[in-house]
Order: sequence, then C-alpha cells, then structure tokens
Amino acid sequence: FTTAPGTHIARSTTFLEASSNKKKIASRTKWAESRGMASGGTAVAEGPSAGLMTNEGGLEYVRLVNGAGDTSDIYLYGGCVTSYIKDGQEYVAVRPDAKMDGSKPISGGLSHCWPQFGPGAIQQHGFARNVNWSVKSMTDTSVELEMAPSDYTKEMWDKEFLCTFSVNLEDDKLSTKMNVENKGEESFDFQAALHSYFTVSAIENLSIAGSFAGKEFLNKMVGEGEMQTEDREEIIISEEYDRVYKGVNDPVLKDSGSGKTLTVQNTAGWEDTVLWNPYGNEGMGYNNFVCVESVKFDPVTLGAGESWTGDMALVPGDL
Ligand SMILES: O=P(O)(O)OC[C@H]1O[C@@H](O)[C@H](O)[C@@H](O)[C@@H]1O
Repeated sequence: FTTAPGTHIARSTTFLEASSNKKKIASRTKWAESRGMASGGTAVAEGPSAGLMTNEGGLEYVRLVNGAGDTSDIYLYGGCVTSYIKDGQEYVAVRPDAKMDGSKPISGGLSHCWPQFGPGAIQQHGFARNVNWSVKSMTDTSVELEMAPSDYTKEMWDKEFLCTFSVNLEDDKLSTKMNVENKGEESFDFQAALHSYFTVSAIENLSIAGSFAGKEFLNKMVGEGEMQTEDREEIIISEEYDRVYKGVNDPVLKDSGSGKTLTVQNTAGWEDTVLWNPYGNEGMGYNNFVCVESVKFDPVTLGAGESWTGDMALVPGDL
C-alpha cells in the first residue's frame, strides 16, 4: 500500500518489510492457535495481512485489515492506535522523535491519557499509555484490549478498575470505544483523553471546523493559563497551541494540501477538545501533525460497579 506524499512521518519502525510477511503470518497463526481460534486472517500474498506483529523495537501491535485493504495498527504498549490508512491516506501521525521500543510512552497515535490528563498528582497524562494492555479478543477488523491494575499502577493510584479499549476498522471509518469500570467498593475520580495525533500535509494547509465560535477556552500558552473567548468559525494554527475547548466535541480537520477531511465523531463521553501543536519545533515535526484530542476534562466520579464510556470514530472524507 502507499500513502500520500508528505503525510507520512516516522513510520519506519511501525511498518515491516513485505519480505517479512511470512514471519508475520506465522506469528499470527501461533497467537491465534494458542487462544483456540482459527488462524484465518487476511493472508493476501501482495497486500497487508492482519494479526499480531512485532516491530523492530520489540513492541507488539495488532494490525487490522478490511476487505478494501484499509489498515489500522494498535500497539499493546499504551493501547495506542498508531496508524489508520484509508484509500492509501495515513490519517494518524507518530512524531519523528517518538520512541517505539517501550522506553517511554509513544508520542503519537491515539494516545491514552488516563486516569489523569496533563500534570497532577500522578505522572503527566497518567499511566495508561506506558503499560502493556492485553488482547481480550480480535478479528481481522477489530480488537478489544484490556488494562487492569498492577503493582505498578497501584503504587500511583490504588483503585480497582478495568479499562477496555475496542477498535473497529469499518468500511468508512475507524471506530473506538473506551470503557472504564469501577471494580472496587469505593468510588473514584478520573479524567480521560485520547491525545490524538493526526497527519497534516503542512500546518498552514490545515483548518479545523467545529462549534468553536463563541466558546471560552483555556489558553495554556498564556502565563499559568488564561480563559479566552474564541471568535473564529475555523481554527488556523500559526503559533504554539495548547488550548482546552470545553464543550466542543465536533472537530473536523480540513487539509487543503491532501484534499482530505477527517471528522472526529465523538458520540459518547468525550465532551471537550484540546488542540496542541508545538509550532516551530522541528525536532517534534510540528509541521506534519496536529493534536486534536477527545477529552473528558472535568473529572468523572464513578461509583462502585459503575462504568463510563467514550465513543470516538474517525471518518475520512474529501474536501
Ligand atoms: O510528548 P507527549 O508526552 O506525547 O506529550 C505531548 C504534549 O502534550 C500536551 O498535552 C502537553 O501540554 C505538552 O506539554 C506535551 O509535550
């Protein structure tokens, strides 16, 4: 498969050479058989194949493939979607300075911030993005990952929880569902976000539509953070951005360079949008990505036995 020129960054460690296809299929078959599943799979000689893969840094990821040859990669480390390719166009970005070997959270993809967003009582953005999630079930086009407490998480946050993250590669979109369940006897609070990195052909080619006009936002780039009011219908980024738009959850990315749009369809749970771009930072590759994050900024209080769900789908389109 191919990707549109100029939209593909730091992808070398997440894509294996076609010559290693045999190894991938063998690994998938072994994985499926060890779980009592038919090996099945999309073992198309010339196209991508679905299944559990290992990257050059030793990290495992699941590749989903649909009938049209669209693909999505989901790393078990961090439960992170690092790629969504539809009709040859890559929509998800990974920063060129990202570590793809587990030495630090993946800076890119649909990265989980949980149970905390940003700085706070525990580590920046929480721990969900630097633990290994496990595969509960998978098919060629879907995977369900789970994250449960461990000694590591309990040291920081001693709560009984179960997080489930499902990704479904459909014909016209990539659907995700984050579910948090309180398995303990006492209530707990959390924040959540998908710190989503999306590809852009160049930042000057991007505008972001949505219900931004008239909304108040927290501009974290001013002093300790300042509340301001947005007066634009569409956001254009021409300086460093770190902004929390509470009550906005319908962003649409429009890229005049690729001629593509990407609708971030938040249909449950995700109430807010954070925009982040380290404008001018070449090392981070600022010119080829934007973070348009699906966020639940005000903490959720979950009673014993209760659960919370965030539904988000990425829907590609043409300008
Ligand atoms: O590099 P990371 O951990 O993926 O985070 C990216 C950025 O995420 C933003 O939300 C933070 O405000 C930045 O400080 C941070 O650099």
